[in-house]
Amino acid sequence: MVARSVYAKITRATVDDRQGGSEVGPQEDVSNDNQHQCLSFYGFVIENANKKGGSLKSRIFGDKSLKSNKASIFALVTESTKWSPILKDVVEKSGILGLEKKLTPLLAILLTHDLLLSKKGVAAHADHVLRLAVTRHKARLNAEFTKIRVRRGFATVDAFRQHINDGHEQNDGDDSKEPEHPRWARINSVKTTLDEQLKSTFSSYEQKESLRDVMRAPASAKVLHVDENIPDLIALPPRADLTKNAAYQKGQLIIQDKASCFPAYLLNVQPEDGDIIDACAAPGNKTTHLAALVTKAAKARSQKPKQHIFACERDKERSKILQKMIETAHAARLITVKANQDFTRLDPQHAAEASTVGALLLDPSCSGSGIVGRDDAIKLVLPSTTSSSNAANEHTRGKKRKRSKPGATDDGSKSAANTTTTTVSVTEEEQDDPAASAAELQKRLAALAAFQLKIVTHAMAFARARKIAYSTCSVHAAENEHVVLRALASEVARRRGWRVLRRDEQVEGMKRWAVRGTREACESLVGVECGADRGVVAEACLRCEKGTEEGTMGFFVVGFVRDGEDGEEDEGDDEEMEGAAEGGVGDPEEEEEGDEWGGFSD
Ligand SMILES: C[S@@+](CC[C@H](N)C(=O)[O-])C[C@H]1O[C@@H](n2cnc3c(N)ncnc32)[C@H](O)[C@@H]1O
Repeated sequence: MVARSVYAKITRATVDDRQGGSEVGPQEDVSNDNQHQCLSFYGFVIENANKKGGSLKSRIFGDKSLKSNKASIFALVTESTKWSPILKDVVEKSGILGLEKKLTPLLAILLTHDLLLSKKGVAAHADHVLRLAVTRHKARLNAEFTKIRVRRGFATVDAFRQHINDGHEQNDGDDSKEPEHPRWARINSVKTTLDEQLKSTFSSYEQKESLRDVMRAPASAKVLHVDENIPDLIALPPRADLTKNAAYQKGQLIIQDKASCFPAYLLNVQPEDGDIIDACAAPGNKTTHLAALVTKAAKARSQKPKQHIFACERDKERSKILQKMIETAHAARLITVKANQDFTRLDPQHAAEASTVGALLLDPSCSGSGIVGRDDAIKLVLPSTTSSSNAANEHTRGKKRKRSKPGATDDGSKSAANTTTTTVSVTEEEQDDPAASAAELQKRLAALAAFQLKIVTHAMAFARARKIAYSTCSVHAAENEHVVLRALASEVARRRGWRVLRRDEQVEGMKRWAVRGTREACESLVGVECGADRGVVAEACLRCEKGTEEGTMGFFVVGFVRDGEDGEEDEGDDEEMEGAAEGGVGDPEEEEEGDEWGGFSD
């Protein structure tokens, strides 16, 4: 029933788009056929027909009505979009949009992709109306595709495929443009070591001194860079596909942005710190990083890890993802998932964990304004419906053209980007809405900041806590430096002696990181008496900027420490915290998936 309505939606859109015509397609076929649902769903999710927010991945994986294998659908959609700059030309030159009224530009791209490039062919019954709409033009489409391939200088389809997989078309083929985001992979020290991986998985890779060389390399290049700030982290070329890599599949490698590795490393947990709470844990990148750090340190002492990690996650579905990631990372022995657990409802004085936890990692929901368009973000290029259908003429004219260098376009330019193109960007995460007014943004940031402050002050109330790492993937001072200053000014911080972890006290890689909190941000918050030198606070904070040669997303992290006595809490604290929890300063992004999850990656 749902499949039928989804199909109806896209089919109706197909017709309405073109000429407001009547319903087409044998719906009874579709409701019985997952493949048809899959076919129709391509369009449904990419065009976001249901106007649901969130990334393409979250829309596909979050759609409960979808019966087909979601991973395959996601793979099919991304595969088609990689080819779309080429297929746009094929479709336009073949003229099929002028001949087949049931095809939209989007469907034409998806179906042509399957017809020409997918091993399994078009995912629909042999007599399905949409399948027929492309298969009857197979010879023409094939001929146009071959012409483009040969003109571009690719001797075989495989060579062309390699070029596409290297991401040249998605980068508009212009290598002089801004470098793309590298693929960061963390070596999971619960299972393996950097050395082992360099000698096995990456034995045929060339180690580059400069990250820059890796960031500009094609996806298939066997080059890597060992990071100088975060231990056991390597950078691979943008778009490098690790999903088929055996080490990745075995949980020995975890795809995680460099910036996202800062909090667990900055926390620098020592055996005497006792247990650890990850307060906002799903999908679990930082939780599993904590487990890796604890394991590595224990191995260095020739001991088994003694510390335990408690991973709180308020959301039910995300708790399941967290559990799965922990198992994949072989860290279940070290981590207890507190599923559906609102961290602010965990009693900081009397919960079972309160007596053993000395360190907390806080990575609450935020605006996500630092998130970069992923290298696997989808840029779908659609053909024009008004493009000439002179392809047939051109086809029969059989004009001979010179072969050109691999990667060149039909007109000899370097890419296909100079065409009249409709580009649909489908980013992996929700980010600040550029259309939102300044007032709307301020309101949203104020709500987020109140929630984040509540998380920090709640952590500061934990009986034996001595270390906290607080982070966001936001670029806004309101969620970053301002939360830090307000937290320092809070009653609990003052009473218990919390202060920032100064730069000179930080672990080596973090001390060396050059980009610190902004002084202006620290000085711009007036009327808050934090009892600390704001210059020192700014210097204690670490920021990562997106789109730079450092290859990170936008990120913020700070450490808090305290040196006072344990266990001097009075009952008043509990009441204060309870009051805060009930006062409605909840996570304003409750429905949002604005974090770094992308499968078992950052
Ligand atoms: C930014 S994400 C965390 C990403 C995670 N640290 C990682 O690196 O993989 C924030 C998470 O916190 C959860 N969350 C929000 N408020 C919470 C609360 N009060 N208690 C526990 N979890 C919460 C959200 O559901 C979301 O999964």
